[in-house]
Amino acid sequence: MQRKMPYTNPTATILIIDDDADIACAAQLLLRRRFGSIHTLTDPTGLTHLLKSVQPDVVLLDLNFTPGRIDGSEGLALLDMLQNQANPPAVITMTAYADVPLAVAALKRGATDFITKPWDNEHLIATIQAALTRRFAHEKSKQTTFASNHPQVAKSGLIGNSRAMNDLRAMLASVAPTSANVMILGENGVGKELVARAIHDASTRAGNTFLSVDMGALPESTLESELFGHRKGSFTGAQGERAGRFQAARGGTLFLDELGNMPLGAQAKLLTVLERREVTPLGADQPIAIDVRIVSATNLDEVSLYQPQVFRSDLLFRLNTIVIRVPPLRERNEDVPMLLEHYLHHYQQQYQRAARPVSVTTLSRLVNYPWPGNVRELRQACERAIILGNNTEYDFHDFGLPTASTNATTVTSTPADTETMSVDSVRLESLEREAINTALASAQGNISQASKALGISRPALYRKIEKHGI
Ligand SMILES: Nc1ncnc2c1ncn2[C@@H]1O[C@H](COP(=O)(O)OP(=O)(O)OP(=O)(O)O)[C@@H](O)[C@H]1O
Repeated sequence: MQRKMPYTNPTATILIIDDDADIACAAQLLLRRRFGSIHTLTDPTGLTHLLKSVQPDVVLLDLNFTPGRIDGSEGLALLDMLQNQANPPAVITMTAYADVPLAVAALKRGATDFITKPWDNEHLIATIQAALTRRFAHEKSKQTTFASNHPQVAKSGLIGNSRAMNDLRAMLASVAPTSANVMILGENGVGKELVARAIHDASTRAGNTFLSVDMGALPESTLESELFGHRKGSFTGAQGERAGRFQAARGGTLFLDELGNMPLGAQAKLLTVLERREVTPLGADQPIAIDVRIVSATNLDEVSLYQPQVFRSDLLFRLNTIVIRVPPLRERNEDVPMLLEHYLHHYQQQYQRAARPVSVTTLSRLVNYPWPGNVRELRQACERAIILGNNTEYDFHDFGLPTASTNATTVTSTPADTETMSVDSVRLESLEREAINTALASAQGNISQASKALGISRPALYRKIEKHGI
């Protein structure tokens, strides 16, 4: 049975840019009853002219136009042009399944999301809606505070006030109340499980169970019994009847963690369950209907995830109705002071230690440290600093972090560095500004070189330049 399409947005303007008129027309027909106005463009040279009269909220962008060109350079140039607009639209790139690396390159360059052709209608609409939510959240956040609008998500325990974290919260607030399956992507320790719990807590299922399953840790031989349950005597050792995780999470949320480690055979079984929305416990004659929302997570990068030998595309499309990407901490390092403050306070309480200040030099080194283990690494470093540090202020070495990789940024030392302070965002802002100016000056304005020297991504550097008005 076809599921009901949950989203509509009568005020949104969507632009579809694809040289294949059939594809542009198919997308237009699908979207016109759900979004305000839909425009198509089959010749990208007409974009500049079109943008004089049309202000799209979302652009669906093909990446190759000239026959024979497959490097995506034409689409990426259009992406740059769209981003240079005064009020840039969210851009969702459209690629063939085999071109996922290209789509990932576009994400790094500022695209909001991507879809593969041929698309799944429900997925396309949900992707556009998610992009709209994020875009409108930016405008709204200028007028009102987030917490007063979304108390459940504000309570999620997700610390950080960077643009990335605010976007994430806005997306959670809009996605959580729906029943859409969500896939969370991000490196180890970025907070994927925290995000999954926040989705559950802000959903209509919050009163029921949130059950987490580590898919990588379940051996294939016991996976069916663990997930779907078994009847007594259905295999050697099945001494009693056992409900599987799908049944245990009834009415609630099942969090499938480490999805990328799931063996292909197990993926086929999971697909059948999701398609039929029922499980048959081992040894049972009758299937049991299931009512769970699936939230999944993986630390695999998207290029690997889209490899058919790693993950079945049919299962992927069942799970990724909404994709949430949690950026690594090094790309939102303005969150570091707030996280430090939170976890230092947490462990001071736990170990009953007195509060101590963090020196400016230490703080700037911590902010510029690349945090390969993300927030989990920061949390553990805070615990070490509480246990090991015994000076009047926290010193960088107290955090037990490797020193060789901490010098991604050279922050100009000033006499003020010898002062101490509690974690003070105003001072931090000026240190950050100074570091960016220094990096830009030595890279002679070359953004790529400057971002490399600072150890952050190009989009992160652009955001910071915008923030500081540099
Ligand atoms: N934004 C955040 N604010 C506060 N704490 C956070 C945040 N993100 C992560 N953490 C903390 O960092 C630790 C790791 O988070 P979590 O387990 O959710 O990460 P993960 O991405 O699921 O990791 P993995 O991929 O290794 O399973 C947890 O202790 C969590 O509470």
